[in-house]
Amino acid sequence: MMRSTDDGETGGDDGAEQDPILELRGVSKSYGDVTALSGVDLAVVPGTIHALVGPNGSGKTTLFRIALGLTRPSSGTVDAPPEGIGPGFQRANFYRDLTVAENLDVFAALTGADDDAWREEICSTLRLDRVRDRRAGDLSGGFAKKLDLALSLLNRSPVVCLDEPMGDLDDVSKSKLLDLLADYRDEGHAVVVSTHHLGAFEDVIDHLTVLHDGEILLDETRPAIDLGDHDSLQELYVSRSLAAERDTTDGT
Ligand SMILES: Nc1ncnc2c1ncn2[C@@H]1O[C@H](COP(=O)(O)OP(=O)(O)OP(=O)(O)O)[C@@H](O)[C@H]1O
Repeated sequence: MMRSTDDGETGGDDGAEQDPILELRGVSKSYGDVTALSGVDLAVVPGTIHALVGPNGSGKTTLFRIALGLTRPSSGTVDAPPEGIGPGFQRANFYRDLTVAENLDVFAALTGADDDAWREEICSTLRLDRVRDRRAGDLSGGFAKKLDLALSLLNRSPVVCLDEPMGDLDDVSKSKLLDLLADYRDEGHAVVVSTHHLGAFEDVIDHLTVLHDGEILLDETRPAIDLGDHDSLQELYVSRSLAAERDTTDGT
């Protein structure tokens, strides 16, 4: 297990510039009069944990859905790996009438996931083995989230996009999940997390993208991120977002 260190060093590769595994260029999306995204460029590099944050309604879910191919952008392009992206949904997504084990079997068959040792590791890390025969629709909120996470990681996609992965997880599970994601990153995969709990990911983040009103407000890689007077990425994000909000209000 290796998490980022305080100075931003990661356990990934030697830091050499790599080609993105997932890239959005000039992506915009409108729903009628509502502009959800406007000219967004995003490059996700292998071997990184890439955090995507922004206030409610800033466009995070729309961006995820476009990256996953679930929503068509109004304009712009998406380059995603041919193997696909491991999708982790804000609200857990699986077959409610199947058991946990059956869901894992079905998703493994659908995605060609055949690494039983990895499956065991995910299930024991997330303590899913204790509910393996439970109907998925009867799971508690936290275990439902864990099953969704397990399914998104199961086939070891080169990039996983996890929408609010900490949702409903207890503190022990959060810590274990962070270690699992850091290991996944250190093996060379890319992990994109959209979250309202940036502080929980502070130690493992390699790249921070902040959205505001559908536009990129900040997009930087550690260790180059300039915290200025702030003690944490969380503080930097809140301060930048508040400033952007003031600018928007003053301008109207
Ligand atoms: N299907 C839709 N139809 C109409 N408007 C939509 C649709 N999906 C999203 N929007 C609008 O697009 C904007 C961005 O929404 P989105 O869900 O992407 O934001 P978000 O950053 O994920 O928000 P939250 O943090 O609250 O989950 C919002 O104004 C939202 O109301």
